[in-house]
Amino acid sequence: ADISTTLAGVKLPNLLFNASGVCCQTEADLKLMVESESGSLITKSATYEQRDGNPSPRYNPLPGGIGSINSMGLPNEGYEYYLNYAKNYDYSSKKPLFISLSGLSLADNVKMCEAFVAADLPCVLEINYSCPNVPGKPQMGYDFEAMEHSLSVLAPIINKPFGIKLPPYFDIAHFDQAAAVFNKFDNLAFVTCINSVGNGLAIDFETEEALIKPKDGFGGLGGLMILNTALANVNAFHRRLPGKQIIGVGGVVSGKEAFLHVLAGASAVQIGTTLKEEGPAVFARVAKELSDIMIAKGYKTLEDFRGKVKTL
Ligand SMILES: CC(C)(C)CCc1c(C(=O)O)[nH]c(=O)[nH]c1=O
Repeated sequence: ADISTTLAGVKLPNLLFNASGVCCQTEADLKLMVESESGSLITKSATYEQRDGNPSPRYNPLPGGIGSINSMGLPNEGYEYYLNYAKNYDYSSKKPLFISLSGLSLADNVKMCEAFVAADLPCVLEINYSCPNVPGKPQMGYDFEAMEHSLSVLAPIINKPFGIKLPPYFDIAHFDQAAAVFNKFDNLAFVTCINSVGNGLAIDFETEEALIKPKDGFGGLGGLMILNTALANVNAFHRRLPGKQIIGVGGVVSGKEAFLHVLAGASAVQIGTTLKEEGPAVFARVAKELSDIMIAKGYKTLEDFRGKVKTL
């Protein structure tokens, strides 16, 4: 079956790629993504300066395949590394390149966006709004006023289709408020839902220890356990953002969850925890599983069922 898609005006040979943060920090990581059966690839969220990130252990899978917890602390090579990668990328290849930016301040995001715009490259920007805000205030994605102000500055600078990575929302009023902000920006072409579910705590029963070192063991949750929250966020914004697209991410362990993300409204699907645990071979597996599901159900393309979840 045809699992290709178009996102922000660029064609992806298939709808699957990595979630920013997984298999994408170094050129060696990104080479694995280019060589994989993914339809695209996105870089680790870049900050203005290089960052080592938090002390390890800072990522851990959870027992029983239910998911993962991480508090990486934005380790990355600094934005110029990814700008250079984007300058050298082979855009004649079938795979479009996405770049994630996560400035620690609006000023940093402005400087990074201006540098990418000046380079005038075909890559697509995804701004990470799970990025920190002023200390003591909630993350940007949960500060609607700050997020609107940030977008009012960045959207005109970027001046072409771009997207934003969002934390999960859990309140209908928040879906409404967030969508009201996003609908103000015509070149905000897509939203990527969801980032990890923030500040979970994983404890080892035997040792009675937290699984990760940073933040007293508090970290973002990913994997199968966040699937239903992810599907809700994908569908909530699919319903509320006419003319915009949704990238679905969260809980994709097989073709079945990728299918559900498209049914909820996703135009592309990213994989995080399962990619971290299984490696880049996951893309060939999930692509085949999704294609087989579509054939079994009589669907030829993603448009045949995108957003067509039935309510009772
Ligand atoms: C959580 C932040 C460090 C503020 C942003 C980077 C990030 C991280 C990270 O680098 O810890 N982990 C996630 O699951 N999602 C993210 O967006």
